[in-house]
Amino acid sequence: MTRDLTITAVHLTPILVADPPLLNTQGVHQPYTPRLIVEVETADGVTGVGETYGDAKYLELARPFAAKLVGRQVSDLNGLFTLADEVAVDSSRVFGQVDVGGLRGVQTADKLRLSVVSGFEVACLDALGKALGLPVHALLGGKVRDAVEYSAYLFYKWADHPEGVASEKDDWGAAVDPAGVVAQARAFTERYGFTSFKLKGGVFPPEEEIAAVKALAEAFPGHPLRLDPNGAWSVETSLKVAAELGDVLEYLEDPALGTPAMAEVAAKTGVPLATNMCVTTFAEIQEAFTKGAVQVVLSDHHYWGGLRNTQQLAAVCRTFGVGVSMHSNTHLGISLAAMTHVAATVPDLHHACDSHYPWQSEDVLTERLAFDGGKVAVSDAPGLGVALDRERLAFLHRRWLDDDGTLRDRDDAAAMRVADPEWVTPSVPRW
Ligand SMILES: O=C([O-])C(=O)C[C@H](O)[C@@H](O)C(=O)[O-]
Ligand SMILES: [Mg+2]
Repeated sequence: MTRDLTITAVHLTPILVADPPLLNTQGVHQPYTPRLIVEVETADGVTGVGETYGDAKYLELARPFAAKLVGRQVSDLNGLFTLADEVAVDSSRVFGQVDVGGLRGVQTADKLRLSVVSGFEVACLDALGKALGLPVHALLGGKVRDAVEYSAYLFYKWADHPEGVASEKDDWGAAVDPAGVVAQARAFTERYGFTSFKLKGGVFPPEEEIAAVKALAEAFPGHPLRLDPNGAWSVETSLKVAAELGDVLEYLEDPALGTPAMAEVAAKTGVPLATNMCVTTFAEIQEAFTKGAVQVVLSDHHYWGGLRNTQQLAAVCRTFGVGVSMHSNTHLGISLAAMTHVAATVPDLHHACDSHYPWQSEDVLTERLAFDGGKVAVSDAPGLGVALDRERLAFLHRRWLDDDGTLRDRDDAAAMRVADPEWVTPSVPRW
């Protein structure tokens, strides 16, 4: 039977999803965070879904991209990059922007464009898989494991968003000291079975975060532990932390900001360094690998440009003897499904991936993905194996429509200023 894989319609739905008051070095998460849900429809009536960052600058690129996609084949995945180049030329206003810093590494125009491509790539793979009756992992060459391991992503956290801020209540409570972090880790193991732990650092002075990791090591002896201050430390502080925690850390994630500083740290410690900040594009690989700055690259399939680019990154890492795993950002089930499919195809995945998903109480799926023993089972259903809940999607889109614009761009520093009007994004290194 021949199929008509021509894309006949593309729908973009920006949404705001509830996010707890998670702390990081820049501030605190807003009560709602923007995401973009992408749907592509084929002439045969098959629909594929994708998800990516939903801030205004991504939307500005996604809209002309979506318009150009109609009439193309859902199987033309390489063509998505050519199309992105065309949109880049048309949207030079947005592409002219380069914003240094931030928790996603340097926000280059290239990375914005690739993050947009990823949402469409995943939607096209989902539609193609459904049309062919094949799971996404099969379209990527086939799974090499049946379940993908994730780590618990621990955050320092307030019990509530600041007073007067409309938000959804969560049941995690506060975690602002070692006892709170250990209690949060226990809740993660009880609810989801995670066996490895990542603590988001850069929030409190390093001694307090060292104490929290030591408390975790005592509570969970032998379990893999990571600490990630998002580049908040000087080289000297990074080395001090590495010396204190060397015995218990699986790796230290982005202790210092940028490849030269990471290389300096790496040269003087045996603790492996991981990054989702200094190697975030193919162009950044050569310098970092040549200087031995990182031992593990954490892909975010969104800003690497999708699932096939993530496989290419894994191949480059393998060539250079550098480990690969995945980090995440606030995301929903479509992205978790996409991460799980691609992670299932990467042969040498030796570190549990990390996911924010347990922090997201809301989703756009009829059925949430489940962690069992800290793992997500790799779906063999056609496409991603997920189904959109249209009512939920409409509800979360309504929230985006009703927002006066303040939450449509994630701004952790602005959210922190609600609690502390004097707050400014700390300069790095902070300690
Ligand atoms: O591993 C990381 O660097 C992240 O997960 C970045 C995120 O933005 C995280 O810091 C957060 O959600 O606050
Ligand atoms: Mg990180």
